[in-house]
Amino acid sequence: MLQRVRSMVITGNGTNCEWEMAHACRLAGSDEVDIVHISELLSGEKRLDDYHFLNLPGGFVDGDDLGSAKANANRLLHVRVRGTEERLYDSLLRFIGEGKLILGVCNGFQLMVKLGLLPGFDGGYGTQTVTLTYNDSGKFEDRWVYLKPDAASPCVFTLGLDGVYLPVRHGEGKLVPGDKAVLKRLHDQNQVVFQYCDESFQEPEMTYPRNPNGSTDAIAGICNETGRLFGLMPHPEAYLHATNHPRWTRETLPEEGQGLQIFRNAVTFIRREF
Ligand SMILES: NC(=O)CC[C@H](N)C(=O)O
Repeated sequence: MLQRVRSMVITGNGTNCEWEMAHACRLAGSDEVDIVHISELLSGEKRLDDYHFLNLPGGFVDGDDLGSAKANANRLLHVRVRGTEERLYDSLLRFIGEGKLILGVCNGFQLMVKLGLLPGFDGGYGTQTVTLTYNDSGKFEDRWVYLKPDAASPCVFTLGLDGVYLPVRHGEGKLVPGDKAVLKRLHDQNQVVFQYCDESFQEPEMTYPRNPNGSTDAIAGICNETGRLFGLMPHPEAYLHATNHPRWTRETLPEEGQGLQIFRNAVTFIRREF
């Protein structure tokens, strides 16, 4: 039983959800939560090895140049940590190899996909097999969506969750698999964690605006085969308290927002496993 769960939220170059993500980690019971600038990682001042839970927040890193998160993926893949031969990507692989958890939200999800960390079939990280691209609407979508979790998914973050209601805010959220075999495998292995759905959380929803971006098979979030890496377009850190809900003055809601359970599941899992 781990005494001190340590979480890192990476910031810099245009992230904008790091404070909410850090707040979520604290509310979820993480004993230490650090917002770390990517340059502190590249300079070697901070090390991923010292943490258990990595959070990749949303934002507009590098101004979405080359497509969301693409330039940042190249930074992680190719820039060496000062004074070493190691890339941040190498420390990420070690982190994953140790069974630690990574949560990527929106821009963070785009980063995981473009780094080839998700879906990561057969642990083959580094090969990109799906992408997140421009919304079918041709514009930035800022709205709340209904999400249906797959109860059979190995995802450790969504354990015990039923339907959830969370906001999206993105221009490039349409998930497109590289080919049909990739899509089939995602479904067969229950790596499709969340699908956009109707208000009763029953049926996946293919049409706009319930499916805000035209995502293939209404896919909103996926995990890797171990369920320890999870990425999603909606923002769980943006619904931590009833007052985050768009209708909180008109509806009676539980005080806790539905997004918090995702972080609590992560912290609980780490405390038990390490
Ligand atoms: N909120 C976000 O993280 C947005 C991600 C990205 N900048 C997009 O527009 O798709």
